[in-house]
Amino acid sequence: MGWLSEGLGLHRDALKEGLGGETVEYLMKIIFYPPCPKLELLYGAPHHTDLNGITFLIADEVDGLQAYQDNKWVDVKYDDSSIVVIIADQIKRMSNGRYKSGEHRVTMDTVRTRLSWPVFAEPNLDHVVGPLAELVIDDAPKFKPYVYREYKYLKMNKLPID
Ligand SMILES: O=C(O)CCC(=O)C(=O)O
Ligand SMILES: [Fe+2]
Repeated sequence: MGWLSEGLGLHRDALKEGLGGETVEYLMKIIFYPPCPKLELLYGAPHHTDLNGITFLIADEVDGLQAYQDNKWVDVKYDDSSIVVIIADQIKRMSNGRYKSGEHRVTMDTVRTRLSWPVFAEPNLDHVVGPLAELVIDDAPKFKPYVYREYKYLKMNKLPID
């Protein structure tokens, strides 16, 4: 997040502070995708952006994660020395849209089980996240600030956000 903050011309801690500093919570999920013989029937995870701040993901060697890039879905290839980093909604909002949140989905495998271990860095539920003050001096804010609890509720229930 330090590099991402510097990429916005801000000090290294700007995005972490915007996300709530030491109150940021790290939620690890362990996701089990059983084999699916009929791939056309379902996705392991339909296309989405993550609602938190930033996601760090480790998965096993069964591919499945795809990122939407240049108007097409691209496989995120397994690499045993890499962690996948996904910019999520709250970084998009804090950056006033200068960073996008990465659209992704998960396809199933017809014969193999897949496991993944994403860690979601997310604001505390009572923390308010919105465009960082330094980024809306010259530019109009593109997003309204939300208490994270409310943002999460709206997104999880597919209700209008902006
Ligand atoms: O299992 C994966 O590779 C990604 C899971 C995911 O996108 C999510 O839980 O938000
Ligand atoms: Fe995701």
